[in-house]
Formats: sequence, C-alpha cells, structure tokens
Amino acid sequence: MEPKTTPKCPQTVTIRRNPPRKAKATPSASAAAIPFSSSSSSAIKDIPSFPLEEILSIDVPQIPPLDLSKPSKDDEGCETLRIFLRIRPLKPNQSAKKKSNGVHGTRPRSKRASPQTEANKNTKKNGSFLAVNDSRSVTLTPPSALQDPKRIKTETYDGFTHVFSPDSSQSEVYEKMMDSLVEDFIRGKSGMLVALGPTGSGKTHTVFGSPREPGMVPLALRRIFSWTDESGSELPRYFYLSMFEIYAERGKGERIYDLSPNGADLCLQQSTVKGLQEVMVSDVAQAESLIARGMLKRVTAMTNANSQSSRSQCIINIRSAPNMIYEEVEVPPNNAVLTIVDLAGAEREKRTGNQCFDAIATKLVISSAGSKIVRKQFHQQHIDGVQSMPKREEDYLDTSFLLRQALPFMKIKFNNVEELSSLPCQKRLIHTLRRIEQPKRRKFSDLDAVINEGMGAREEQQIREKEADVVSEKLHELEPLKVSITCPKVIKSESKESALLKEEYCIDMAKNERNGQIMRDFSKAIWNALKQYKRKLEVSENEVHCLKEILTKEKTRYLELEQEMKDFKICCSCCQQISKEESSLKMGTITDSCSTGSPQPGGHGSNIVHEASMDPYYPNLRASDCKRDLKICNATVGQSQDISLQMESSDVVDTPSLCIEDFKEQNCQVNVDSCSPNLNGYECNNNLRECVESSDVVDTPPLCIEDFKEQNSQVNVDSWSPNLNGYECNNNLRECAVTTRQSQEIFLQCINQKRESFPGKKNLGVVDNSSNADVTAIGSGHSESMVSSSQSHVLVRDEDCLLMEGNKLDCEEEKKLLEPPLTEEDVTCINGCSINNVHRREPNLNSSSKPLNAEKPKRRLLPASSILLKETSGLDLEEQNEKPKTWHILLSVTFVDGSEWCITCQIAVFFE
Ligand SMILES: Nc1ncnc2c1ncn2[C@@H]1O[C@H](COP(=O)(O)OP(=O)(O)OP(=O)(O)O)[C@@H](O)[C@H]1O
Repeated sequence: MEPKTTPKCPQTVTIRRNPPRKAKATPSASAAAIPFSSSSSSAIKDIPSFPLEEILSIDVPQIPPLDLSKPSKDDEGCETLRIFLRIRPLKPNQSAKKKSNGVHGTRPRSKRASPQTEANKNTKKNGSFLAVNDSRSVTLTPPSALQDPKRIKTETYDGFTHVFSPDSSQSEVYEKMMDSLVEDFIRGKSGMLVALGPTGSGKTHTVFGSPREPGMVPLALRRIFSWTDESGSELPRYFYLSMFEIYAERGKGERIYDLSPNGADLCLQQSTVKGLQEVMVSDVAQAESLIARGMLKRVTAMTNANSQSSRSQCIINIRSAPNMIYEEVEVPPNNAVLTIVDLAGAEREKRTGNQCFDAIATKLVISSAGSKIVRKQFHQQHIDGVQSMPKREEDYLDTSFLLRQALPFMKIKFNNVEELSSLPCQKRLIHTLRRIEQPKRRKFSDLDAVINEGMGAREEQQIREKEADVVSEKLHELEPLKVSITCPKVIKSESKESALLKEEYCIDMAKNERNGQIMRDFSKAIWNALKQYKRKLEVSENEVHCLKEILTKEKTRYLELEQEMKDFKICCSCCQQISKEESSLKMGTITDSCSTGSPQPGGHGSNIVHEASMDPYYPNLRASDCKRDLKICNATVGQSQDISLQMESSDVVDTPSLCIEDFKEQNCQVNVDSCSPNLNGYECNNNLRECVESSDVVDTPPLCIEDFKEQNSQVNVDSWSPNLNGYECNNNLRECAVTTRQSQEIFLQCINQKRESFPGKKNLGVVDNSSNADVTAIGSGHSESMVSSSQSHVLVRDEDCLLMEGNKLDCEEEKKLLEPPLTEEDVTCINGCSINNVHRREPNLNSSSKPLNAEKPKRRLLPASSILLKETSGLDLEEQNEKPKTWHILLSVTFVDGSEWCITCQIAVFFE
C-alpha cells in the first residue's frame, strides 16, 4: 500500500556515524517509522553504504619520529623540559614468564584497538598495570583489587619526550636521551640529567649502570674524552669532576657530603654548595675511578622496598675548563657544566619511610642548571606470586603518584639565556660585526674554495688565523668605546660550523652587551639629570625662601613706613595747624616787631613787594584767587578779630594815640610806590594789608583815618586791574584795617583826635565790660568797623553785610534803628548807600597807579549814613557832650565802597 504522502526531497539522506542506541521505540516513533521505512525503501536503493571498510583500509601516514638529539624549540625559541620515561624490565628470573605473557605492551597493537583497550588487555593478561601506548604515552591500569568491579578506570599519561620500553638497552637510552646533552656540553652548553622514580625502579642502574651495562655517566665520560674534531684533534680543555650526596636521616635533617677522595661535610647556602672539591680529570679512566670511589662512600641504607637502595641524592658535576697548554690558540673560557643526578626513591613515604624526595633536593637539582632533563624510571612490579597483593597495590599507587608528579614538568619551558650568560664568550658590537661580517664571509668563501681545491689543513688553519687577526684589529678599534670585548680566536681544531656558531653567539652577546650598556648609560644620565634637578630645586627653594623673608621684611617695612606716613601726616596737620597758629602769632610778632621801631621806607614793605613779585600767581592772578587768599587771611586773623572785639569792649582805653597817617605815609606809601603797573591790585592790597596789619604803630603820630582810607582806597582803586574787582581790594582793606588790633586802636585814637577837633565831643572810649552788653550785641563778630562822629565818617565794610544782602529789610531796619541824625554828607551817603549800594562808585578801571608825590586825592569817603545814638538815659548828643559820662553812644557806620557792594556794620562806642 502506497503512502499518501511522499517525502519532498527523496534524495536527502541522513547518515549517522554512530550507530543509534538500542532503545525501545516509542509508539509515536514506531508509527512514524513504519511509513518512512516503507516509503523510503525504494528511495534509498541507490544510496551506497557507508564506506567504513574503505576508510579503515587507508594507511594513515606515520608521524615522523622526533629528533631527540636536539631539543625542541617553540616559536619563541624556548625549549621544553624533556622528560623521558623508562620502564624497568622484570627481574631476570621472571623474564621467561614475561616473554610468555608478553608483558609491557611491546607487542604491536591492533589497528582498531584503542590504547586503553590494548593496555587493559595486557594488564589482564600479565597482571601489569602500566602499558606503553606509543613512544610518548603510557596507560596506567589499577590492579583488580583497587578497581571498581563495575567500572575500570584507566589513566593515560601523554606528552613524554620518549618512552623507553623495558627491553631498551643502556646505549639506546644514552643515544636518545644523553647524547644531545653531552654534545651541547662539549660546545659549551650546560646540561643536566636527573633520574627520578620510586625506589628500585632502576634510577641508579640507568645513571651509573654496571660494568656490563654502563650507565649514562660512564658513557658520557667516554664520549667526552673521546671527542675529536674532524681533524682528529682532541678538546683543548680540562675537565673537573665533583661528586657529592644529599641524604636525610630521621631527626637530623639533610646533610651534604662531598664524595671526592678528600671530601667532607658541606653546607648549602642559597642553593649553592660551599666547599665542594673538584678533581681535574684528564681521561675517562681517571674519571671513572673517582666516580667509583665516590659510590663507595655513598651512604646506602636498607629500605623496605629495595635492599640495595641508595637513600641519598647523588649529584655528579663535570665542568669544562680550557687547557692552557695550547698557548698559540686562545681558548675562550668555558665553564659549561654537565650535571647528572641520581635521586633517591620518589615513592610515597608511607611505604618506604623515605624522605629523600623532598623539596630541597628537587630545588637544588632543578636550579643548578638551565637545561634539565628529567628521566623517570618506573618500577614495574612483576607478578610472580611472591609479592602479595598489597605490595603490588603499593607499587601502583607509587607509580600513579609519581606520574602525577611528573605532569607539571612537561609544561616547563626555558631558554638558554642563563646558560649563555654564564659563558664569558667574546662580545662584539653588532654594527661592528656587521661591518666585518662581509669580509669574513668572503674569507669563508675563500676557505670553502680552498677546501674544494684540496688544500691541506695547514693552509686552512692559516686562513682562519688571518681571519681571527682581522677580527682582532676590528675589535681593537672599538677600545675607545671602552666596551669589554675579547678578540675571538679560532681554535685549531674548531670546525667551520663551530666557528659560525660562535660568531652568531658573539653577535647575540654583543647585542645584549650593547643594549645593557646603553641602558646603563641611560640610567646614569637620568640619574645625574635628576640629581642636578634636585640641586637646582633645592637652590630654587632656598631662593624662594629668601625672597619670602625679604618680602615679609618689606611688608613689615612698608607697614612701618605707612604708619610713619600716617604719623607724619598727623604731625603735618598738627604742624599746619600749629603753623597757622604760629602764623597768627607771627603776625602779631611782626606787628610787634613793627611796633618796636619806626618803619623805614622800602623796609618791610619792600620785602613784601619783592615776595609778591615772586608770586607764581602773577600775573595770572584772578579775583577768585584773591578771594581765596583773603579768606585765608581772614581765617588767620581770628586773633586779630578777637583783639578787635576786645578793643570794642574798650580794652584800649589807655593806649597811646598815634597818627595812622604818618604810618600810612611811611609804610603804605612805600607799598603804593611798590605798586608798579606790573603789580596788580592784589599785590598792592596785600601789601597794604600787611602794612596795616603790621601797623603796630602805637607810637606813631596820629593819623587821619580818612586820609588813610582815602589814600589806600585810591591806591587800591588805581591798582585795580581789570582782573581784580573792588571787592578784593576792599576786602584787603577790611582785613587790614579791621582785623588788626592796632588798626582799630588807631581808629579809635584817630576818632578821638577828631573828636578833639570837634568842640563838645569827647574822645571815644571803651566802657567797661559790665556796660557794653548792647554794644557787643551789635558789634560782636564784626570784623571791620570804623567809627566817626557826626561829622567824621568812618567807612566800615563787613562781610556780614554781604551776608545780609539777602535780608535787606533786616539790614535796612537795623540801619534805621542805628542811624543818627543825618548830615548833608550822610544824606548823600544814604542816597547812594541803599541796601544794595549805599554809594555806588564806578571803578576807574583805566586809572593807573597814582604817583606817590601826587596831590592827595579828594576824599571819597562818604560820611556815615547814620549814627544811632542809643541813649540809655534818654539824652541827646548835646547833652552827652555836656555830660559825657552819662552818654553811651552806639555808632553804626556804613561805608560805601566800590560800585557794587555796600557793607554795613555797627560798632558801639561809648562816650563817657
Ligand atoms: N633496566 C634494567 N635492566 C636490568 N636490571 C635493572 C634495570 N633497572 C634496574 N635493574 C635492577 O633493579 C635493581 C634496582 O635498581 P636500582 O638500584 O637502580 O633502583 P633505584 O631506583 O636506584 O633504587 P633506589 O632508589 O632505592 O636507589 C638493581 O638490581 C638493578 O640492577
């Protein structure tokens, strides 16, 4: 019955390499399989069966055998520690049984049988638990007593350099395992052979052997001393042989003993045996004799496993040294060492009580040479029925234990740097070698040609010596570089290949030496630079420290100076104040000095003029400057003002009379004379002020204040340059006339004198302080005052009036209150001296200074605008004249000055 559905792709075939398990088919699977099998039966008719037989018949190419004569190197040039495995044969009495049983797997394996299967078969047949799989692996099968009856557990150990079967001979082992070490040793490369394995496994047998079957040591010695080059020359070297053992005693630790004839106990210091004696040997017989004597001294103790077991580690060193007999040939020093170690049994301590497989021996052996070859020799326990099962099981455990211990050694890699560095071979700079490389090759080419031409060994040697001389010359050229280079010499018996090998080796050494020298020089340079920078840094830090100290000192100094400056400023301000005070006092002093003698023409005034002419303001002095100076003058004459007040308060009653006119004529005239056209009004007025201020001319003859005033004003007017208005001049006059005590005194005296000229008038005087309350109320603070009688006029100009300009009514009312009966002149004054300007006089701007000898100008002083007679007792002037003591007159004098200003001031004068 054909199925309804057919496969979409009948050509698709699934081939299972592994046969399917024989599991019960599930119902669904069975159901599905039936139609598939029935339907596909026709489709797979053309599909060939799996070519299993064909595949199995193919001959698999055999892996080329390893060249055990040379150590294998990886891509990085590192060698892998070579590990050989040698299986000890059964004892001789069991050899027949071994042969009959085919123990140790030497029988060729079946192609289809796996190594494990083959080993298991061998193990089952002969009872051996170790089978050789191939030249690199073995399989360890536990004995039946240790096996799980349901499951056999086998262990395969792979990766050995070579596995020697039990029937391998000593020579075979030497050829594959030892020969490369010996050849390298002859070429100058150190090597080491270490025998490791359980007790009785044949380590000593392999290392030393027997007379019939010499081991690795005697075979190596024979090779070394029998080595000749192509020309048949022996090695121009000596060999030194040393031999010592390390053994352990229970409770005493490890001991080292020198096995040389004169040997003694040794000590181990940092993996180095101290005091070991070396015996120079010159031939193989001498060497074997030394070894034999040393073996006799070797401590051997009975163990449970091996009645002849050596319970110590035996180390033999063969060192190569140059033979100095060959003087004509410089032989490079060669300290290559060939070390052969026979360790004690490495079985578990529980079984043998052996402690020799300890760390110290392993460390010593492994670190004593660069190239290490570990040879494992396992004890294959024979099955003879003599040994009990526990013995066999112990052997298995020891073998398994040791194989596990050996696994890490297979992964050890090393290079020959250490060995090469130990050889003090010739060193060259690589670039130099490259330079000489070309001629050297040419020489070799010549050498080859010579050889091909059949020249003898003598000519060849001559060519090599010449070549060595050339190299020596090149190397001597490098001496200035102070690079330690030894001229390479070609050994007589050295072959061409050996020379080339040395050449390459020297090149490498030169590279290393040059790189090392460069790094050393670089390090020194960096170190020196760092030291220099460190010194500079220290110097800089010191400088910074010093600068900080200086800065701190400067800051302190600055603060001190600043404080001093503040103090100085304070002092200066004090000094200025003091100077002002002193100036005021000086003015008084000047006044006093002026009063001491009669003024001389051109004296004091001339000096002032001279100073004025030196005034830097000149001729740019303006009215504002005059005002400023006058203000200063006003400020500095406060004392004079006070004196004025005192004067007003009748402190000058007893002062002698004086004639201000004479003073003015003698002094001010001089000043006027000094008012040259080049001297503006400021200087002139200033001079006048100085004259008046200094007019402490008590003894001077009486003067007429009107004349003084007129003359001065006239002068002032004349001296008014367009740059100086009348205010400044008048202000000067005010300053001069009012602020000085002397002037006021003069004024009073002048008034008194004038009063004398008026019948019925008494002199002006000052009443007592007790009766001048009203006077002070009116006159106090007025810096300028002039008094006059009803017929005389005193011009008083006061800044208060200026200040009162904005309060005209008050000023006017006050004037009215103070105004006395007006005279004709008073009326004139009043008409011109309104509150704005009582009398306005146009300044004569075009007028120049009058000559001193000119006629006295007409008085322009206007009479007082008003004289208020304050009658405390209700008396008039006439009555006062008649009864002067009962009259107290308060004079309010208004002086009209200039064309712009009118200043009114009141001064109380009491008539007694
Ligand atoms: N390959 C071999 N061929 C013939 N005899 C062997 C072989 N290997 C070992 N033997 C013999 O086995 C015995 C024990 O060997 P050997 O003393 O070398 O063992 P060992 O490992 O050095 O023991 P130990 O560690 O206790 O010193 C010796 O009698 C030795 O002759």
